[in-house]
Amino acid sequence: MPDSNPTLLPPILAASLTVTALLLLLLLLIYRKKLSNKRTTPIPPDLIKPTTPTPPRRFSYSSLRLATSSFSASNRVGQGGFGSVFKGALKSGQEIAVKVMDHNGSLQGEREFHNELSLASKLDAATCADHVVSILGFSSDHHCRRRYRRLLLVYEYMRNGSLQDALLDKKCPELMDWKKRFAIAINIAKGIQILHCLSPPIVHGDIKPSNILIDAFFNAKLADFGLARALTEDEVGGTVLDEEGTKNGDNIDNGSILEETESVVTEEVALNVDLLSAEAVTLSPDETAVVDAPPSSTSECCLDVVSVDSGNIRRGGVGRKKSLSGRDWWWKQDGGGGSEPGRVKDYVMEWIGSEIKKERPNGEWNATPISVEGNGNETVNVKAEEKKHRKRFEWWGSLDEERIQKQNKKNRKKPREWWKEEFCDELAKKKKKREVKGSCGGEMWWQRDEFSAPERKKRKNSRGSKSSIDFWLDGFSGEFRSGRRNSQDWASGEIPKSGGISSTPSMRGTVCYIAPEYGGGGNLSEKCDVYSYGVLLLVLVSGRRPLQVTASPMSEFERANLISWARQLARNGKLLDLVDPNIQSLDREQAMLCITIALLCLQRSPSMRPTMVEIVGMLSGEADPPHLPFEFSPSPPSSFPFKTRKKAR
Ligand SMILES: Nc1ncnc2c1ncn2[C@@H]1O[C@H](COP(=O)(O)OP(=O)(O)OP(=O)(O)O)[C@@H](O)[C@H]1O
Repeated sequence: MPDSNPTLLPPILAASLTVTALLLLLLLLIYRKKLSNKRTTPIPPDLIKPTTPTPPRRFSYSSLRLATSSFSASNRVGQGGFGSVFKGALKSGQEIAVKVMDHNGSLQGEREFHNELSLASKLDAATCADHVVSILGFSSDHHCRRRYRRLLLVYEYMRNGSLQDALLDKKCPELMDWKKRFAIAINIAKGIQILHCLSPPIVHGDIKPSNILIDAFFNAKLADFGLARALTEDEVGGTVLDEEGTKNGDNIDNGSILEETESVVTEEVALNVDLLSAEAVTLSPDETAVVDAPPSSTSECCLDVVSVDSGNIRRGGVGRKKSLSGRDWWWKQDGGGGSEPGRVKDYVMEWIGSEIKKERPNGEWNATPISVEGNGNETVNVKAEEKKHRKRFEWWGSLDEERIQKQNKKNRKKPREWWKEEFCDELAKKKKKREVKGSCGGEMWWQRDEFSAPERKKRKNSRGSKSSIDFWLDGFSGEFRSGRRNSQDWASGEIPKSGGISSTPSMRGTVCYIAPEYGGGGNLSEKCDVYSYGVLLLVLVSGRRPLQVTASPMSEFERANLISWARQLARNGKLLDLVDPNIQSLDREQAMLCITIALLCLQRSPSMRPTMVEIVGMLSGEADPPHLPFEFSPSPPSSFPFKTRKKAR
């Protein structure tokens, strides 16, 4: 081997050193450039893709306080059922929303907190980030002075707030563009579809506009998983989706209709009063459910029951002055818009009164004798008392409160107690009767869809059996039930939830949006979300709340209940009347598609409702356009001339 030339060694060494130094210099320059870039031009928060660590990151309370400027009022962006939501920014510059759970140690609040967290760790950020608001972290430090923990949830910040705010309250001009609304409808459907296709499927359980948040680019995402639940294997059985997304193992239901002798409303009331009595049991003696006055018919009771579910069962004593009185939530739901609640109320009250009188000409209320404990521990025969004073008690609208008080005092009973108990008894009987009927027919009341054509004809001829009140309240079966306190939504048609009252996890959802079978005590399934999505679609297309009274004319009153109005329009072949008149660049075909899908989702029988996979297919044009459910087909049956939207595959 030749000896290496010693004269070549120094230049080779020098050259390699120079190359190494140059490389190091280059690396240093690149690093510095990156660093300076970071300092001078911060990346817009919207472009920072939130990553969802699993499990979500733990924040200290003090760091979140710092991020939100001590939870300052100017940073408060919303109020939910369990506390306020504040805007904040992390040190990295990322904008966040911090939900401060105002749970005061309540079980329901804690349950929702843990529920959200545990579900967040089940959601894969990669698949869900575009359709579900990401949970970035949480804080659960001990409160320094109290016994409970401070529970805070940290989310990605959604610039345009909730769909409720943007569409119904602020009426964002962007949402007056049909394209945006349709895109939002698809976004939401895809979000729910993703949840339903997880293994195990997750049911959101509270789909409504205030739980849909909108980002800076008007993309809609699902939020608030406080009531969501992963289905167990047994629960999935009913609606397993195969690869095509079609139903598999779903009970075939031809939508047969049982002979109906009682109105849907009567049945709803029965269930809700059962709930009321169940809840009342859990209240301590001085925690009284406020129910305004003795009802003399099921229809009026319905309003009272609503009021109970709407947050008027309060802790800490009686007195209706502080909160909205029993029936008043309903009238205050649409405070804005120049409506005149007083006049509307009078008008509707008068009308309901006349309907009730029509139904029960003698003001008869078939009560059964029952005995109840009075204040003095003696037993009072309510039937006898009621009989004695019946003449004085016309229907509740004309009750003389003073007289009732006097009478109650005389009977040494709790104020306004006797009628309630008698009423509950009456309804319990009705419920029993219904159960027997249900078990014979093999179908629950809530499964009955709209009547078949011959059935409708039969009922048309015997109108007397179903009053216009029934018609008007149609579509709200089981919906007067909820599991949580509500947000500021007195004015939204969404009934406040009774947080802290019920600790039953099965009681969940929001009035008007909850599926009737679930509100009626049935099982939670993906189809509950489908129902709620149907209501939401109607709200999106019409740009109004599901329950809204804005003016006194009868025509307005008929439209107050969005669901029954949509059904009525479908029967008359006038579906497009439902569309928000403020919408610009309306695509009539897409609007018809949305309403048709909504009506399919709103079928009472869960198995008749489409799956979310099918809905996404229809909305995106991948699947054939749907037909209206048979019962809504105007006669002669005609469907909207959809151009075939099915894409060539
Ligand atoms: N990530 C977020 N980004 C921006 N705003 C938000 C965010 N989360 C919530 N908000 C705002 O705070 C409001 C309250 O939200 P929250 O989820 O606490 O209650 P909610 O869903 O309206 O009511 P409830 O708790 O009764 O279901 C929302 O309506 C929205 O305006």
